[in-house]
Amino acid sequence: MGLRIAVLCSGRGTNLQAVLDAIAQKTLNAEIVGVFSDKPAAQALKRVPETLRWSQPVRAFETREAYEHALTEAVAAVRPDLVLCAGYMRILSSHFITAQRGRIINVHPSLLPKFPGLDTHQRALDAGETEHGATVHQVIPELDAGPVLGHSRLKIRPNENATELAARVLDCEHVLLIRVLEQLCSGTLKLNENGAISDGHQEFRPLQIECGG
Ligand SMILES: Nc1nc2c(c(=O)[nH]1)N[C@@H](CN(C=O)c1ccc(C(=O)N[C@@H](CCC(=O)O)C(=O)O)cc1)CN2
Ligand SMILES: NCC(=O)N[C@@H]1O[C@H](COP(=O)([O-])[O-])[C@@H](O)[C@H]1O
Repeated sequence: MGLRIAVLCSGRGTNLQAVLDAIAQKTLNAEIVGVFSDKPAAQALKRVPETLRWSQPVRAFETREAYEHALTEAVAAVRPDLVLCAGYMRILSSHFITAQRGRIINVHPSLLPKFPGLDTHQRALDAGETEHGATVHQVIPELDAGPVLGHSRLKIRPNENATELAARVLDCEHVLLIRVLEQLCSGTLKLNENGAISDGHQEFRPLQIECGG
């Protein structure tokens, strides 16, 4: 049945949908084994059958640590080969990352290491960037600082605002994510527990995609 992918989401789930579509089109030899969210109302959850959904609001737990432990147990129970953060808006604890060490990747809406964190598009515009895009990277405890697996780049258009830019970057994310997942499903890209990554070459080179003018 291919690569077992657990997906963590907090919102719309368009990256999740891109993966579901690629699986349906047999572009990816993979299966979604669970969708996990900190937001029970997340639209992303509605994209998969109820049997694959797990969602608990953090406020349902006495502490954030208790939430993180519940999430860790729920994800471990589906035995994923890969954990994909696709619009998951929580900083994962070291407990969770240790439990899934080396198997967690994230889609980030900027060209890391530029603009880690939130509000990336406005920050790129405010900084006068002419180029922007998306990154898929391995997740480590330090926020948005893990090894880069791929970049997808676009040129910022004159007078473009953050909303318009975000929409174009989102399309870039979808393309980049599927390309990286293709590499992982085919085995040309392997994730290593030590954070090291190889793609069969002497020195790993992150995927670089141009995704729009
Ligand atoms: N330990 C890590 N956790 C996560 C990483 C990571 O690299 N290391 N990537 C993120 C995704 N992410 C950006 O791509 C991101 C998610 C959340 C935040 C953040 O500041 N969240 C706030 C609360 C947000 C809210 O109000 O719900 C927080 O957790 O306090 C920044 C960047 C996934 N997690
Ligand atoms: N720092 C995390 C972060 O900002 N993630 C971003 O949230 C959006 C989720 O969209 P989606 O729910 O439609 O996939 C995407 O743009 C993703 O890069």
